[in-house]
Amino acid sequence: MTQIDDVAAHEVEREREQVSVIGELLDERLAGTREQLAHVLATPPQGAAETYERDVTAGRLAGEVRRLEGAEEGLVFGRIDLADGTVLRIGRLGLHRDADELPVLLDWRAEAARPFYEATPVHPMGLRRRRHLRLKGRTVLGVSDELLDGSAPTARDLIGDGPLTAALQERRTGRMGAAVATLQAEQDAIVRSPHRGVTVVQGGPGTGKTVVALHRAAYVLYAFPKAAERGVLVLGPNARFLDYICQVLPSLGENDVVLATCEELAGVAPGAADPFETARLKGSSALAGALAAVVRSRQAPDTEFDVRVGQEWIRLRDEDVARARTSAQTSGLAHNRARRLFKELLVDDLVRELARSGAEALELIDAQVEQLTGLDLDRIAAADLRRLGVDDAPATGAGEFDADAVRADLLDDAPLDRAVEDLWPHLTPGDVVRALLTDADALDAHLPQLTDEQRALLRRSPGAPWTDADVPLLDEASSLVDGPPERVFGHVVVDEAQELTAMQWQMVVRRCPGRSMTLVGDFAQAGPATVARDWQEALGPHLGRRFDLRTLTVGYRTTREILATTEKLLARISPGRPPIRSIRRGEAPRTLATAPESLVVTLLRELREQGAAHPGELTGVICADGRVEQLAAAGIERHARLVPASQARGLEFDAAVVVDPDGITAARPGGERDLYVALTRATKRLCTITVAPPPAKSAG
Ligand SMILES: Nc1ncnc2c1ncn2[C@@H]1O[C@H](COP(=O)(O)OP(=O)(O)OP(=O)(O)O)[C@@H](O)[C@H]1O
Repeated sequence: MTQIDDVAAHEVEREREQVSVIGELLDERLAGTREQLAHVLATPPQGAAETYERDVTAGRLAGEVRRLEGAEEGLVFGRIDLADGTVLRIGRLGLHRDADELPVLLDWRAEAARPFYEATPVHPMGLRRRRHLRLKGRTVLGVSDELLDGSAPTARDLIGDGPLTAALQERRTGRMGAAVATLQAEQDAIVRSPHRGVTVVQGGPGTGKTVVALHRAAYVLYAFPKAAERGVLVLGPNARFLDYICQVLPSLGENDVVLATCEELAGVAPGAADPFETARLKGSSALAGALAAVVRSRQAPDTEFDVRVGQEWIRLRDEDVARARTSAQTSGLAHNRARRLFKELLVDDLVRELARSGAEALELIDAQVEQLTGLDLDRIAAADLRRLGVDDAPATGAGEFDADAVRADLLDDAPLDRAVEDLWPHLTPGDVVRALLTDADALDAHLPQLTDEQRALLRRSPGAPWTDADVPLLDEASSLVDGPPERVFGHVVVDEAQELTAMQWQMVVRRCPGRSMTLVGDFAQAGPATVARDWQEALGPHLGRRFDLRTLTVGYRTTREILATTEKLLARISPGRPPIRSIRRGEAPRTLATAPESLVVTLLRELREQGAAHPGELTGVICADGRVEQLAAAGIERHARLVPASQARGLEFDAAVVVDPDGITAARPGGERDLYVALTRATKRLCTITVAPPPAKSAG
């Protein structure tokens, strides 16, 4: 061994020692927190307040245990050496021995860790050296250094292959991994942006938008405590995509993030899909106005109110009912809550009416008695009271009208409630959506701006199941009848955000009162329900111009060779868009041609050959949705993941086989964008299988 090797080995050994010290500190913290948790759980609380307090403390400690446990994999991954000799080690979480001393391990999200991600030789940000550590468990497998201050490397600087290259060479597992050790400067600048409002991140396929979005969620939880208190929501396009990203945040030690699709958020499981034209119409914001109008049309549309109270029928004056309606409608309350106010106001009017008619009846009796007998009952009663030594007449003597008691009785009175129900019925979200979409007159009345054809497309039959596009309508209706959702979030991350319709944006905005969001997407990959062409068009109606737009320019997934073959397609679907610069190189994409009847055989042969040549790789077969059943029946899933083109957004494979590109293009409106998505899923190789149309039958 040379002297240089000796120094290098010694350097690695010192890193091992430090990692082991950090590991012991983590163990200590974990044992201490588990002990505290066990103690809290073993102490029986006295009374409700203590039980509540104990549950809160136990929940916090259990969360801390999960966070510490989650930090185990890749606990330490970096180190920076400042020009003044200070050394900071960087990892998944921060660990201190003493609050006054430098941390033993610096949380990657701390401001002091920024140079680890953003320093370059041109802007060294006070660093001499940046070091990446590769760990398996707590074993240091490798060390790789970069010098940033222009100094010449010494024997203690272990200049090697960049860690990004190693990360990108890893096999795909079907689940996205954290990129916390290798976030690139342009990504990191977005992740730790101090902007608390809406940040929009755009970029071509594979530029790390999802990586940025998820690391941003973790950063927000760390750096914006107010937003963290309410939690973070990550909204994805479908369950398949959420499954793909579900491990990233737990591996960053963040377990309190909610991952959901729009359907899960609304709590509705649709049982059907609409034709695209219908879905697009249902996504338009005109529907919000129409649903609000439907609800209003059920709020005391006429002002006749007759109700039987005891033996009597009482009729309220039209203007009293109209006044109650206006007060309830302008109260800011949702329909079902405003109904209670409406009822209370009617009951107040009824009580007044009853008091008035009761007094009139008594006066009538007095007058009749006086006429028949000559006795003045009021004077006699007053004289009696004086004789008894009572100066003031009692407020509610026998026979007097007790307004409060009458009011309470009326509020509980079932016949009265039924009468109110006729005027202002309780509504469910389903009632409202059905009232609009199953009734041609309602569609005419509330969506006059649409054509007859468009209204016909929106019309649903009474017993039809809910569709995907109905979900945001039901959510809108729910906010109209029951008020804002119970669960709101401090920060919302939306992936594949170009997919959201105006009605889905309403759902998102409703759940984020602080308007703190990270939205990532790419309009060149938009699906058929998307009508907006850019962010201003998509977000303007919901968020105005208040968003910070960032663009990612470097591709980390798709090879240059694959991107080159998609250039013409991209120019058609997104004219003028500059192609992204990929840092990956790979094999030239291949195309196979087959007749329809030989498709399955050709595909299976290709998968077997690829499997033999590249064992252990993850292959995705992407085809038009309508072809999935045929390929599944042929057993494709034994060799590869079978993905309908409509659900390929955001996914990634080592190799992709795109089946029948023309079929994908023709399957849905905007099918060329589906094809672009399909062609950009592979990190290594792409094979496209074209299917020749069946020969035209000769006439005669
Ligand atoms: N800094 C990084 N370090 C390591 N891997 C990275 C980095 N940035 C991106 N990647 C990898 O590049 C691939 C593409 O990233 P990602 O899925 O975030 O891209 P995207 O822009 O969301 O793509 P799409 O538009 O297709 O949804 C993933 O495998 C991701 O892990």
